[in-house]
Formats: sequence, structure tokens, C-alpha cells
Amino acid sequence: MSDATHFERYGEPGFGDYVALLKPRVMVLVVFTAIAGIVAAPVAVHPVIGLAAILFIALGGGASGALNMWWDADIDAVMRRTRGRPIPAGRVQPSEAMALGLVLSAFAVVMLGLATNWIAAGLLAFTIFFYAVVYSMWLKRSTPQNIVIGGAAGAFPPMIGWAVATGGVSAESVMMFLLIFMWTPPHFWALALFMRSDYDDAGVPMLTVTHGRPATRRHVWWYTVALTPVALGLAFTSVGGPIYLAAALVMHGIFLRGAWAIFRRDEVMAEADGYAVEKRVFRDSLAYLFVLFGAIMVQAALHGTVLGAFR
Ligand code: HEM
Ligand SMILES: CC(C)=CCC/C(C)=C/CC/C(C)=C/COP(=O)(O)OP(=O)(O)O
Repeated sequence: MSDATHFERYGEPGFGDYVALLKPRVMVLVVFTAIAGIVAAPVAVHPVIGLAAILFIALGGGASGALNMWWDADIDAVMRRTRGRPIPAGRVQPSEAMALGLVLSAFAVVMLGLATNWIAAGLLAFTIFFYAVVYSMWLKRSTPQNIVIGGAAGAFPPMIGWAVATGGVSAESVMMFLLIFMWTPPHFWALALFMRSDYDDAGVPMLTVTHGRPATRRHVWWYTVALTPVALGLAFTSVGGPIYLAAALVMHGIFLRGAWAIFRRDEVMAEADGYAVEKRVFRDSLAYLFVLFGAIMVQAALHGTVLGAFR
């Protein structure tokens, strides 16, 4: 085996490996929130421009995922959840992932700027920088506040979408940012609770590792409480309305109930049912953003801005 080539040992990289570098499953929700930002804006976007913008935001998001995978390959190799990723599994060379991430980032930003405007492109560039450099390279390995501050990266896409349509920033787009920003910690900590020792093994200072599980449970609850005024307050802005309000009341009620259950449990109770509550809250967190941003799009359709684009 010693004189086997790299590819004889690990297999040829396939197209699927390069797609996996772009974190496509997470990017579905990221792109969904960006689309909501585009359609909720009070300015109609031509459908072709809108579709192009969505494509370039998706490519930019994917590119930032590739840069994250390149930088984090060493810790991904240690964690059970991530050790099958293309770089730690040996199917893609780190330098290839870095090159893909850099080229795709530049392409996505320039194309978004040419297709729409440079405010939107600048926001996309900043988002990529924030995820790849501020979160991945700096905060992730240095502070348990990593996902609280770094989570801002994932909150920018609706603002990018809004800027695509309007060329600017507004109170509504900042509120949509805050919705994802405040949602990210409970989304992630619910998962960290049932991922057990993964982050300990990798030496990543996640809250579960630095402050322990009871503290993480308290944080899930209080961040979900803090999310309440943002989630409900959006209903009373120009992107909200009765449908959004109904969706927010139901989804936020479910999220609060789950966060409370997490707060009230200890590890013995969680072990006993295989972390069923934590797993459910994580799944519910994904449904939460899909439904709330879906409701924003429905409200936009009712306000006529979507249909207006086709007139
Ligand atoms: C710092 C911020 C965040 C952290 C640390 C985080 C962490 C994670 C982790 C570790 C997973 C586990 C599954 C996987 O490896 O794919 C996950 C899943 C997921 N996250 Fe997040 N997340 C963050 C922000 C976001 C944002 C902003 C979104 C979208 C708006 C998002 C959407 C998703 C989705 C859709 C999944 C499920 C993926 C699947 O089905 O495999 N996350 N997240
Ligand atoms: C448009 C644009 C540029 C969007 C970027 C959106 C963005 C920052 C998404 C990040 C969400 C995410 C996958 C975090 C995972 O944290 P991690 O990387 O620590 O998780 P891991 O342990 O699974 O690698």
C-alpha cells in the first residue's frame, strides 16, 4: 500500500464530492431566506434577474462552505458526524477545496454585482468573509461565543436578498437578520446537546464543552425567549401581516415549548429517551425558519410585489 497513489488508496473524487463541499443541505435554507428577502422587498425584481441573483447567492454560500471545509478539515476528521466529508475522507485535496472556494466566491460576488448592484454584492462578499474568516478561522476555535457572533454570517442572506431588490438596507431587512441571528444559538445548541462528545473530542470550545450541559440547556431556553419579540415583532412591519403572525405564534409556541422541555431536563432524563427532545427541537428549529420565511413570502404575494414583477 505504501507506494499506492493517493487515488488508488482513497478513490477518485466524484462530482458529488465537490457538491458536498458546498454544504448543499444547509444552503437550501440559506437560499430560501435570501429568496424571502428578495420577494418581501417593496421593489419588484425582474424574474430573470431574481433567478440569477438566487443562483449567485447560492454559489457564494456554497463557496463559503468549501472554504470552511478546507480550514476545518483537521477537526472534521476527528468528529464522527463529519469524518466522512470529502477532505477528511481523502477524496478531495485541501488545496482543491480552497481553490474552489476562492474562485467560486469571486465569481459569485462579481456576477451578483453585475447582475444586480454592488451593495448586494458587497453584502455577499462580507457574508462569505464572515463565515470563512471571522467564524471558521478566528472564533470557532477560540471562544464559546463562536456561534453567537459567528452566527451573524448565516443571518445576512435575507439582507442580501433585500439589497438585490432595493439596493439598500432597511429596518425590515435588519429585523429579518435578527430573526436568524437570535435563532442560530438555540438551533445549534440543541444539536450540540445530542452530538455528545464530538466537540470535546475535537477540542472545539462549544458551550457544551466549556460551560457544560446544564448551562447549555439554560442558554437554549433564554435565547428562545429573547427571540420572541423579534419573531412576533416582524408581524407588525411591512413584511409581516396576519398570515405571518399566525405562523409565528404557532411555530414560536412550539419552539418555546421545546426549549422549556430542554431547560427542565437533565442528562439522566435525556439519556433515558435517547435525547429525543433535543433531536425534536433541532428538527423543529429547521421547520421554524422555513415556515416563518415561507409566511413572509406568502405575505409578499398578497401585497402584490411578487405578481407585480410579472406585470
Ligand atoms: C454559526 C451558525 C450555525 C451553526 C454552528 C450550525 C450548525 C449546524 C450543524 C453542526 C448542523 C448539523 C448537520 C450538518 O452537518 O449539516 C446543522 C444543520 C443544519 N443547519 Fe445549521 N448551523 C448554523 C447556522 C445555520 C443557518 C444560518 C442556517 C440556515 C438559515 C442553518 C441551516 C441548517 C440546516 C438546513 C441544517 C440541516 C442540514 C441537513 O439536513 O443535513 N444553520 N447546523
Ligand atoms: C450567502 C452566504 C455566504 C451564506 C453563508 C451562510 C452561512 C454562514 C451558513 C453557515 C451555517 C453553517 C453550515 C454553520 C455550520 O457551522 P460549522 O461550519 O462549524 O459546522 P460543521 O461542524 O458542520 O462544519
